[in-house]
Amino acid sequence: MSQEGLTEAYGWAARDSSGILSPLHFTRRANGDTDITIKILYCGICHSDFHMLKNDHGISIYPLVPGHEIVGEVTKVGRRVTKFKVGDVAGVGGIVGTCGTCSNCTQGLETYCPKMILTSSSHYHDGSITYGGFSDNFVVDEHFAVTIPESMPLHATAPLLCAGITVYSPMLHHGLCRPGQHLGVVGLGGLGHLAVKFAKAFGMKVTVISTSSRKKEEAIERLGVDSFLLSHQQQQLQDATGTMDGIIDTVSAPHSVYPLVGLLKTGGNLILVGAPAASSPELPSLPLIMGRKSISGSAGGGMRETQEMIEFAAKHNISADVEVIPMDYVNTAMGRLVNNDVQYRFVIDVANTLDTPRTN
Ligand SMILES: NC(=O)c1ccc[n+]([C@@H]2O[C@H](COP(=O)([O-])OP(=O)(O)OC[C@H]3O[C@@H](n4cnc5c(N)ncnc54)[C@H](O)[C@@H]3O)[C@@H](O)[C@H]2O)c1
Ligand SMILES: [Zn+2]
Ligand SMILES: [Zn+2]
Repeated sequence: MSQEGLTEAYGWAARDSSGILSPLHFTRRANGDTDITIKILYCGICHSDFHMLKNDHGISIYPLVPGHEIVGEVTKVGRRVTKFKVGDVAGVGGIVGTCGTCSNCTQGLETYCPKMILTSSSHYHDGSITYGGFSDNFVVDEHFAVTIPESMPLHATAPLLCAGITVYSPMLHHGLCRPGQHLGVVGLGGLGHLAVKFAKAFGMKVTVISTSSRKKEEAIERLGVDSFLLSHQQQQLQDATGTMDGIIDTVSAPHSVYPLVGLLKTGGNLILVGAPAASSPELPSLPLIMGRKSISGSAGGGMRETQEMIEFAAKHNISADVEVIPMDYVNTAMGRLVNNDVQYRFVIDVANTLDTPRTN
């Protein structure tokens, strides 16, 4: 701790939209009465981290310490903290603050609060900048941390904090969680493979729609996907017309949604969770009208629902398929992430690979 009570921290940051990460000493706010401090053990790499590093959405603040799939050990608790004690394992996802009083907040829909504060690259209530989990520690209001059952594998649980809740929440909201229903999952990356796992745990039939034929065997044999459509094969799409109750689109690059709408049953919903830098150019009015279909979006999930998702995952042995990497591999990992060369999530072994902070 520094003299002002701020928390000294050390991590990896980008200085500009080149997105290149390198070590940085910085300070976090002091641990307040309702805050916990976490020693970070693992942090997943979400494609949103890449979008933020590159300022794809025009909201990035540099230096930028990414990382919002954080699992760690609680090292300090404020005097009004009730949910955690020192030594517990805590998880933090995409948001660390809200107004607490609007209709979204009071319904547990924190990610839709107009004053929502992101875990990284946002202005906190006190005006300080938020820095993410590519770092040794984290200070967070306990409301924005969830408890992690001890039985869960911590490295593979980290991605549930963003990727997991981002697909789980819209599935629950749209009632796409019942045995026998048919879910389409577009893009088999970090979010996509977890959508498959949750859908299979709900007893659904799952079809993956992908551009990459090399993912087919693994998807069917290991993830238990029921069928696999190549998005550029017109006949395959044609044959699947009108068969899906819902589709979760996790694609990180601009793409056409027109062919996807045709796959939905009457009343079906195409849920966009992928957040490309540029939006899809078309709105397919007639296909939507003729099938009473919807296209919707969804952002992460509220804190109550995130805790529920963790409990559900623990009960059904759901965790991410991960490649654990050292901190100094992050720049290479970012390059591989954009080239779709990861099955299916990079997770940084922060505690064991972030070198000891220098004193100067
Ligand atoms: N809505 C939210 O709250 C939320 C939360 C987390 C991530 N995201 C966004 O979701 C997207 C996916 O995140 P992720 O971490 O799963 O990424 P990822 O890189 O692990 O997966 C992206 C998938 O999209 C596929 N893809 C990429 N370009 C494509 C193209 N041109 N056509 C078809 N498929 C293509 C890739 O093969 C991969 O399967 C990103 O845009 C990310 O920012 C949104
Ligand atoms: Zn994310
Ligand atoms: Zn609010």
